[in-house]
Amino acid sequence: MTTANPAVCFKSVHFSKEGTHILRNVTGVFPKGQITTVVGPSGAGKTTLFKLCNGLDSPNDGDIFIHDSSISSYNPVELRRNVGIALQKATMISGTVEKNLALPLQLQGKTLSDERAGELLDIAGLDASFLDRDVKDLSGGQRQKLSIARTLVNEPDILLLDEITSSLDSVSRQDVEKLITAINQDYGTTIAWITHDLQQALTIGDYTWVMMDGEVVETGESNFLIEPQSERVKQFVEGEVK
Ligand SMILES: Nc1ncnc2c1ncn2[C@@H]1O[C@H](COP(=O)(O)OP(=O)(O)OP(=O)(O)O)[C@@H](O)[C@H]1O
Repeated sequence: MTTANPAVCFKSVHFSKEGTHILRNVTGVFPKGQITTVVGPSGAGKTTLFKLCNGLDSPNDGDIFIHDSSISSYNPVELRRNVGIALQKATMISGTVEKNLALPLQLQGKTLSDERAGELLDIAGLDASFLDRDVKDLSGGQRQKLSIARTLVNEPDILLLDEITSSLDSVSRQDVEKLITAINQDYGTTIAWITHDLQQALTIGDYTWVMMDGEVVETGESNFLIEPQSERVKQFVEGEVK
């Protein structure tokens, strides 16, 4: 495992909103080509961290480097082409799977070929026959796979996943875990994955961040979760901090 040449590097990042400090002095990396899992109690600032990487918000102080270039040097379209984000509640527009899949390109004035649409569904583990289905008829797991396929339309080399399996049953969860692992291995995509499931953080992650109260408390190869150095992280892992 190497943390040199990271895909994403945070340097002393501060972020506050409406007078509240949400992120304080966040420094750390998402190693290139690895899966980083991000855990921590509710309200720790995990989602906010991802929003900063995707340009949905900007740091008040410090900087974020995406492939060694400051995030401020990317224009929004370029940034979203590099950094894809999938959320727990995938937002869909009413209509077919194909219409939803084509959305990221449509927003750039481009079209998605049927062939490419079929390929993307195939990567996400959905049959091409799903293209004509109405999204309202999809199961939770199928919807999440479509959301991941849609994120892949731009072929991002960094993929941010925010609690994408927390509302799924265990079979669908395992399916999505396999899918993400395959995307990481087949395309070398750097993954950062927020999860509340510590077991998932440990088994899926190569590298892990523990965040609390807007700070990064401990980072390292994921198996540090078995025996954390920090007393606060120990308490969190043992379930004493919710
Ligand atoms: N737009 C906002 N204005 C003010 N406070 C905000 C805003 N967005 C988030 N916060 C606050 O920032 C803190 C961090 O929120 P965030 O959603 O990043 O945490 P989280 O670790 O992802 O939590 P969870 O695990 O519950 O999703 C919370 O206290 C939240 O209330």
